[in-house]
Amino acid sequence: MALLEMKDVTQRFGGLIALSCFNIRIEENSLTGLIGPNGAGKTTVFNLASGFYHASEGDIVFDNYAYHSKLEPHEVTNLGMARTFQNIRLWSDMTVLDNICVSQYSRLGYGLLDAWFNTGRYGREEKRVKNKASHILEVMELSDVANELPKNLPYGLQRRVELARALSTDPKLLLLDEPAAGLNSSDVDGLIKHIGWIYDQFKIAIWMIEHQMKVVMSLCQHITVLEFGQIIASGTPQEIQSNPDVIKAYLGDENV
Ligand SMILES: Nc1ncnc2c1ncn2[C@@H]1O[C@H](COP(=O)(O)OP(=O)(O)OP(=O)(O)O)[C@@H](O)[C@H]1O
Repeated sequence: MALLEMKDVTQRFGGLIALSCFNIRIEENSLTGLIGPNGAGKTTVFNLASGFYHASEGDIVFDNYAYHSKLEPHEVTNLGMARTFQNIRLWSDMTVLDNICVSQYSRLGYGLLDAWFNTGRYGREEKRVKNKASHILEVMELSDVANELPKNLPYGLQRRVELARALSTDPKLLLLDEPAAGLNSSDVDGLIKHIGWIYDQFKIAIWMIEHQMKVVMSLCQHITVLEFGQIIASGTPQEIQSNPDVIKAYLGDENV
């Protein structure tokens, strides 16, 4: 049973068909890529999977739960899916540590009364949140900037904080929408390393949209290629790199 399955999913915006009969299975603890030219429908796929859009047609099943177009983004997060966006969306006036802690509050095991009366349960849960945040910051090599405000950090570090924050919701599946966008080449190398660490340490599934082929080809086990809302190829990095349709539509000769 796949962790996420999208079956014959179509998305229309008025007369525009942004996605047509899209099918995919994302397995547990896998690293998958979604690539294609601008406007191909990639972010639409993520918006559908994460509840930001409700599909015009088709089925989406995540962790045995069928959406039937009813779920909102916070409900999908509670099911165990987290995502990052093309544009960084951090709480820039809260410290890095607080960004990570606050994201865990959807999964807290205490209520308002526990907090008011400072119960044992409240203390234990708060400790768990702090310990988990420290572990994530350590894995992401962010411990040194835990008390900084994200807005004061270089862009590459802000991207990394965003990844750390997404991880803090305990996802089974992490969707990364162009994680390398705007990064310089040394930050890209760091990103590849950190995504690899996340995959190894947290044993989760990662599905990424990315234009930088170095990131996709070095990390992903399986890649799907979209063009004009339709899948034109699907396979291993080697198969995708040598697929004539993909080369023509997207990669060009220099990436081969
Ligand atoms: N909310 C919306 N309303 C109307 N059209 C939309 C909406 N969201 C996406 N589209 C259209 O759907 C098509 C696919 O867009 P999408 O953002 O999914 O492409 P993409 O492959 O992610 O592109 P990029 O690589 O540039 O981010 C585009 O033509 C886009 O203009």
